[in-house]
Amino acid sequence: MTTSTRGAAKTPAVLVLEDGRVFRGRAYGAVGETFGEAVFSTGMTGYQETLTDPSYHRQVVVMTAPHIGNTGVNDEDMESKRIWVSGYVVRDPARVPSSWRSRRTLDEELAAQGVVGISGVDTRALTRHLRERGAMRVGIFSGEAVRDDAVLLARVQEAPQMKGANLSAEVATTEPYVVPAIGEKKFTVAAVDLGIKGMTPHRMAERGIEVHVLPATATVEDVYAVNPDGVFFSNGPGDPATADHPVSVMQGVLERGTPLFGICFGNQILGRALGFGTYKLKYGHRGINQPVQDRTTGKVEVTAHNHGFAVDAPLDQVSETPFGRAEVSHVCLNDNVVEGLQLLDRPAFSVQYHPEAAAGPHDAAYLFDRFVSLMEGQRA
Ligand SMILES: NC(=O)CC[C@H](N)C(=O)O
Repeated sequence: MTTSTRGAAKTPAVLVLEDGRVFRGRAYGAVGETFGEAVFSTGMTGYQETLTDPSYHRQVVVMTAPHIGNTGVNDEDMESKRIWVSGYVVRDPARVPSSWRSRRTLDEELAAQGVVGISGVDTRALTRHLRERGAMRVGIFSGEAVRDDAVLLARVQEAPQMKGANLSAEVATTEPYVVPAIGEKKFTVAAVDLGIKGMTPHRMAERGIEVHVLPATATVEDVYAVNPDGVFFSNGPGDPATADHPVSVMQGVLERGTPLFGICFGNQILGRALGFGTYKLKYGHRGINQPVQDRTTGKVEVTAHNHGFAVDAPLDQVSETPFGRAEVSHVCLNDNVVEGLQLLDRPAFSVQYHPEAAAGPHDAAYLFDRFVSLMEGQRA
């Protein structure tokens, strides 16, 4: 529910966590109420890409960077057609955006898209709370939605959990579409959209790949109908434990031995397709400064992350799976979480983070080249 945004800067707002902790602030964006899973992102830039990343569906994002909105909103950096976060929490929003690309303020954009936010919150204290207690449900209430804290708390405790949520179908395309290769076309890739970010097909197109983006409901037959040289499984929201359909489609692709690449949710699906479990991290990895080691080269890369779940696979041994030997190819140096998987007997690999780097460092761009090499290898 949202109402007018006029005078929002002075409108009181309150953020209520499911464990009863309350933060008071002012309305930011739309005025009304919203619920979701409270998570924090440590990215100092790239708020526009964060807001429009479909993987954030049903999450209330807390920004640790204190100044948000400084460069306004442009028409180029969107990762999808709309903002997906269910709520937005900032400390000190920019009053006047400054960028030659800016078309409107972030406050206006949030309001226009009906996204309820809150500003004036001590986001460092909130982040420390989430880090100690773990990601949890939250509500933001502003204007007339502000009521007695106990009443609001009861509503937050009724909101749906992220664990067990099956959300890809709510964000993915319902119709297939094609992203043409830039320059000479060298390969065709079928990309299963579980909540894909726009930069991902673009990074493939830059490498001469024609990308056929397919709905999350695509079958193995739909995938092979485009006669692909490779198959890609995208990022996406929700709990990978619910993604039974994409897991079975991926198993069909692994059986045929077509080159396969997965990002984020796609990595969790590869984990499940191989027989590994997935689990919920205490508070997840979100931001653009996460150190990851590529164990195949020993190199460390600084990478963009947005994940709340992870694959449970043994770090220091090769595993026997129904599709041959598999190993953990990448690991997060902060906490040893599995950040990548690769098969040793088939052309398939995936990473838990975001080599498309929108926003973020480009250290991991080589992974798209690895996918191209797998497709070249299959042709040779
Ligand atoms: N960006 C993603 O693909 C996220 C995957 C999954 N929803 C998670 O939170 O871990």
